[in-house]
Amino acid sequence: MTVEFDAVTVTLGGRDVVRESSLTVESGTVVGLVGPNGSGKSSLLRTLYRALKPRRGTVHVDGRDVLSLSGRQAARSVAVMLQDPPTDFDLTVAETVALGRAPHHASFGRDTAEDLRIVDEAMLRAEITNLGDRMVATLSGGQRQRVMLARALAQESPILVLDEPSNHLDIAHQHELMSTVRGLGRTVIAALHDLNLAAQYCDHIVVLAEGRIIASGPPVEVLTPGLIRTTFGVDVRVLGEPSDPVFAFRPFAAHSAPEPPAEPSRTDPSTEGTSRSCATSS
Ligand SMILES: Nc1ncnc2c1ncn2[C@@H]1O[C@H](COP(=O)(O)OP(=O)(O)OP(=O)(O)O)[C@@H](O)[C@H]1O
Repeated sequence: MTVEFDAVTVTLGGRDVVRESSLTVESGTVVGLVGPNGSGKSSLLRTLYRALKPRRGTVHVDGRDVLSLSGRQAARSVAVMLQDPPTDFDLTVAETVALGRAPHHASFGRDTAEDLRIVDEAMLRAEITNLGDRMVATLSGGQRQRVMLARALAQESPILVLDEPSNHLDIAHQHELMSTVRGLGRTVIAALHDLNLAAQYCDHIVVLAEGRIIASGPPVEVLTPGLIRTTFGVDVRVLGEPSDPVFAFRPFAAHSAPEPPAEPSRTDPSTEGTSRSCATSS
């Protein structure tokens, strides 16, 4: 399923937090939205899953305005995994993942054997099979996030929205998650802070700054040291192959560190030792 944001403007608290943003996401591609805090990534994504209504512009899924879909149609088209999974679930892990099947049921419909198979498979993929009977509220942040991934997978919607999905995940599960969603063959739009994950797993990167899309294209073309410096305000060194870059970041402050103290006077016995040890280590 394709997704089309057309000149979307979102206004919150009297301010345009997304401005005239247009983006077409081809079916089956993995798109990473990156940008500094507050640049509008979540707000843009929220227009896709109808948590926000654009003040201007439209969002289409396979040619249909998302605002024209019924709740059930929308949930069958778009599944969402949010950056801070709720903690107030009074449900077990298995029950929570099974909620992903709700859009496929008639009202008050019961889970079929096929639903249960899909739920089991989603839990297996998210590596939470062993947590099935645990109450969600008792889980760690990362475990809860994996439950939300499983629920989104069980929903089997052709479009998957991930809002900072690796927030609470350890490094292995961050890669596991991105590799899992990449392998689904679905259309994925993910807001990501980790530029290395974005470069490694996304087909296409979209950079937002102050509510505007300022760059869009394949990772190697978009995530250049110059763009990273100006957009994120950090220095970056690119390691690895140009076609498979790994970024090492440093704050600008590293270059503007205060000058080292002046060489202490040799006649001052209280500082003589300090001076020597500095000289040795430099
Ligand atoms: N309910 C709200 N009322 C007013 N302003 C809001 C509201 N929600 C978000 N904002 C503002 O909208 C701007 C964009 O926020 P958004 O969450 O979309 O950014 P983001 O790029 O996802 O940020 P982050 O990387 O920190 O998650 C921010 O300046 C934020 O303070």
